[in-house]
Amino acid sequence: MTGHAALTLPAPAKLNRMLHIVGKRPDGYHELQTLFQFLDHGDTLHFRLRDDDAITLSPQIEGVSHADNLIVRAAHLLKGVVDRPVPGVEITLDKKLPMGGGLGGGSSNAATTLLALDHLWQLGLGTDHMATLGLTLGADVPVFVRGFSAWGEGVGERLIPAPLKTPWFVVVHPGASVSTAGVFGHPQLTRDTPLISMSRALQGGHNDCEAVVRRLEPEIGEVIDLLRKYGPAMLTGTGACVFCPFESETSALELEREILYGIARHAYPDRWSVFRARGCNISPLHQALNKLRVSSDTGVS
Ligand SMILES: C[C@@](CO)(OP(=O)(O)O)[C@H](O)COP(=O)(O)OP(=O)(O)OC[C@H]1O[C@@H](n2ccc(N)nc2=O)[C@H](O)[C@@H]1O
Ligand SMILES: Nc1ncnc2c1ncn2[C@@H]1O[C@H](COP(=O)(O)OP(=O)(O)O)[C@@H](O)[C@H]1O
Repeated sequence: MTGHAALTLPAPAKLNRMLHIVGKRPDGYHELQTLFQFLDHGDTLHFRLRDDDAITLSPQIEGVSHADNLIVRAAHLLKGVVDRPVPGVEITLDKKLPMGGGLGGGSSNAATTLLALDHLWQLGLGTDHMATLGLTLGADVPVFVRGFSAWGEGVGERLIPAPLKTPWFVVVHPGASVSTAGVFGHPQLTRDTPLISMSRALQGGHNDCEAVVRRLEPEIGEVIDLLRKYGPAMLTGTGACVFCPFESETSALELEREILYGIARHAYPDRWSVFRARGCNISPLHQALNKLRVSSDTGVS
């Protein structure tokens, strides 16, 4: 019964493996050069078509109104470009990603909603169209719509596939939060890092937001310093999360356990949280959608 077709899809996290700020546009947005990579860790969204035309979301996110939620905004945005009536949808969010953590959770939720409803409403809009629509919701939405690890330029909307290594990561959220607008609006932000090529960036880069984030939230700097004892740790996006890459899951697990142990015996603040995840060059969302296409082509589910 199409009226109750349902779909469950992941909304993964992203990391900015480096983030250079190379200029400022007349509209105030900053021009970036960044390497985006996905993690096999994130939120999960469940979609079920309804008999009426309502778009519902549960549970609500504390501090974000229904209308402002990027999931609801993405659903309405898509509905607005369709020239025929579409059924409503009941959406359930299983939130794992910290908000405002630089992991792109909100943008990822929006991208998953666009792709899920394109599928359930049988729109066939195409990736380019959905990436363009997604950019109106947030600078990070296009990379989640496209679903490949990428070298991003502009505000992150000019994307080309980037062949990144796929290490394991330990990701620490220090509890503190920093606003993206606050970092980009900071007078001391470096905005003139020279342009580099993707191949140069693949050999290593830095995050231009780090100095300002350290000033705004010194505790985030403490987490960066702590993780740098174990590897080339870096801030993702405008923070607050800090990640450290490892070649093996075992090494990542050791550090994850050490931090969990430190939190348990109050060596580190109990507002910190930590997880480990594997980097992936094809987004878990796209891996799931590809499986869905294969099973509907072959009749295997
Ligand atoms: C910096 C990045 C890097 O991946 O990550 P996050 O730390 O936010 O995850 C993103 O580009 C963030 O994208 P997103 O979180 O979607 O930002 P938006 O909501 O579009 O922008 C929030 C505000 O930040 C400022 N902003 C954002 C992006 C940018 N390239 N230049 C800016 O100056 C603008 O003032 C904007 O109003
Ligand atoms: N579905 C959503 N999930 C997370 N944040 C959302 C969502 N909808 C709106 N937001 C807003 O977007 C902001 C940025 O969230 P998020 O994408 O998680 O962080 P970041 O941009 O730092 O990676 C949040 O602080 C919140 O106010």
